[in-house]
Amino acid sequence: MDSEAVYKEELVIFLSKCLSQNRPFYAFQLPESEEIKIGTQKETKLVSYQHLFELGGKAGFVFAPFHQDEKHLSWFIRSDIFLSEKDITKDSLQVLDALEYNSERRDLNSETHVSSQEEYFEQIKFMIADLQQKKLDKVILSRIQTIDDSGKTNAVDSFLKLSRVYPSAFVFFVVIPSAGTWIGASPETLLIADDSGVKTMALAGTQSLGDRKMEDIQWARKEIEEQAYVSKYIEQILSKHELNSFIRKGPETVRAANIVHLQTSYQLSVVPDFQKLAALVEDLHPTPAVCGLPILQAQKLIRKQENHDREYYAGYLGPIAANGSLSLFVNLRSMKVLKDKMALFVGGGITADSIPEKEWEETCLKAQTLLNVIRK
Ligand SMILES: C=C(O[C@H]1C=CC=C(C(=O)O)[C@@H]1O)C(=O)O
Repeated sequence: MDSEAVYKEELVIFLSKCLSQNRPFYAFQLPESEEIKIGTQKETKLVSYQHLFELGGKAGFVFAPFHQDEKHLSWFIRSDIFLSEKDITKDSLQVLDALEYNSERRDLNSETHVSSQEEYFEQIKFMIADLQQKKLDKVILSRIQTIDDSGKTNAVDSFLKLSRVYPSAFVFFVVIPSAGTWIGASPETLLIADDSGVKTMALAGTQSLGDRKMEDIQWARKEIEEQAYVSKYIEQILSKHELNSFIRKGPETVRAANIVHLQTSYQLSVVPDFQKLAALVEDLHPTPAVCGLPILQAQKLIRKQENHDREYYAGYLGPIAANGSLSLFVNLRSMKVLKDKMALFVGGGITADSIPEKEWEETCLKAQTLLNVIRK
């Protein structure tokens, strides 16, 4: 067995132990890093936060819902133990064994609303009518697709497979007993900030890559306009925070697994303090890639039309450091592990020109990002 395989084996044991101890923990792989990091708190009681700035000076992992309310709190897992996969040894496993077992019930509630195709078409038609009347420019309609999983899909295995297959995504595995077990491979950066500056992006438009080359991808007017709304919005937010001096790259075609998106990336060389970054995060979330524009009208329409609870799908998550650095991503291409199934959350941007059948297909493609890997 080579040394890498040894580390991997201990990584699997570490993650499996966290899971069996019902311990709040997180594991992630940053885009292009090819290195898994894991963190957990010694005490099992977690703190929730109302506003991100409350976490200034702390190191840990944030997990925020699409819409924060009494049912869905924004959670923070402190990094009392924080390890890179290469540093996990037998000793790390013993440290875990010495910690208390968490008797808090894990949210494995299997009651999720799965939309039928008919229901989804009805919802889209209603949305298109509002979009054509120019009540709003864009709205995201999402749905849940479940796959039966009576022990066939192991959560640890799914996460590790995703981390290997999608090195350019933010691959995550988060267990918070009251919020559930979430696994995903997100293509969307909400905000990354470190000593070198700040990065964010405007992401929209989806097509299957198929066997085409990236340079052969063409975008229709609907997608170009949809992505332009998102860029305009991100620039307005940056300007509101007096972050006007940025390098803009794109819109360009980027790959996310089996699909491609249109993306404009923004890079700033300033390093705002954590309080300012926290305020920026709260303005960026929810992005028009998961909610719509204008935000308030889109939120209202989503509440009216969607029959499921988005919970933490379309929320944000990621590590924050005590020095104020953070790497936050949008909770997309993700699934919640339920008692005997996995609930995959998928959505897409609807505009006045949307064709319901094509939008349905797009959500199926997005579900394939996960299915292609976990079903293997
Ligand atoms: C809402 C999702 O994707 C968003 C991100 C990129 C492209 C999207 C689109 O083309 O509609 C969505 O806005 C999802 O994957 O559930």
